[in-house]
Amino acid sequence: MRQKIVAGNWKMNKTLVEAQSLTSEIANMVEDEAPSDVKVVIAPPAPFIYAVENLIPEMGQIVLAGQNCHQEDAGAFTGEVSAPMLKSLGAQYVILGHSERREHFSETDEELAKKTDNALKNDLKVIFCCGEPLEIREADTQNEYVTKQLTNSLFHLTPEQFKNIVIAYEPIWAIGTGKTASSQQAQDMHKTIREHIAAKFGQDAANKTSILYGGSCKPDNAKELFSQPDVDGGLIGGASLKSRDFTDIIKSF
Ligand SMILES: O=C(CO)COP(=O)(O)O
Repeated sequence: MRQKIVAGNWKMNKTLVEAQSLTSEIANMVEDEAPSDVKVVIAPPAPFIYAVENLIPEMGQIVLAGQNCHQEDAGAFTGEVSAPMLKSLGAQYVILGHSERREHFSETDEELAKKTDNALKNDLKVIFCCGEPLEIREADTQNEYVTKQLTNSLFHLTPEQFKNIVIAYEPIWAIGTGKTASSQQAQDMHKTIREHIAAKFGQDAANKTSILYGGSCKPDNAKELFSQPDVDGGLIGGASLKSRDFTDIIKSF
């Protein structure tokens, strides 16, 4: 069985006090309401990870993630956050390759391959994002586009390393737009991604890889998305900033 995961990407939102309240609310609701077989990942802004870490139960269902890390362990990189730093704050995961990082910070597939190596070396699991812009979807070349992102950034890994990768498919045209992919569009792409992984790492590895959907995932569409055979959960943006909505999404399994 694949691990079901619902991850909240808070992006650049919240102040410290707001982040603490949201974490406490989520922790309480998850404890009371969430199915116990769903792993809940919270990715607050890096400055808040340490402060929210002691608000979640130890060894519990909720774990923390960074939203990005640098490809080097340390050095003269003003403003950057390293994988060892995230690890020391209590993070178990890091999100890499989000389309906002690719677009606004010009992150390339090659750079993301290095970031992935560094995150894994530092014992962080990677939620690796992929997804196509609207013009690629309109040209119906999304499968080639997304599989190339994965090949370029992840296919140098060993099968052992690949066990620590979670894929998040986030079509760019669905992020923050209110326009979600249909459950069929999500399923089709997730199946393509799984077949692509199987071709490189084998069917067993592909069967064990969690593939999350992201892009305007909300309480009212999560159930249908999560019921697709190759959709193993969600990477949630806007709706993860509201404890009720985020918990309702977790309960959609
Ligand atoms: O980018 C996302 C998660 O990483 C999705 O964002 P929204 O859920 O706000 O569309």
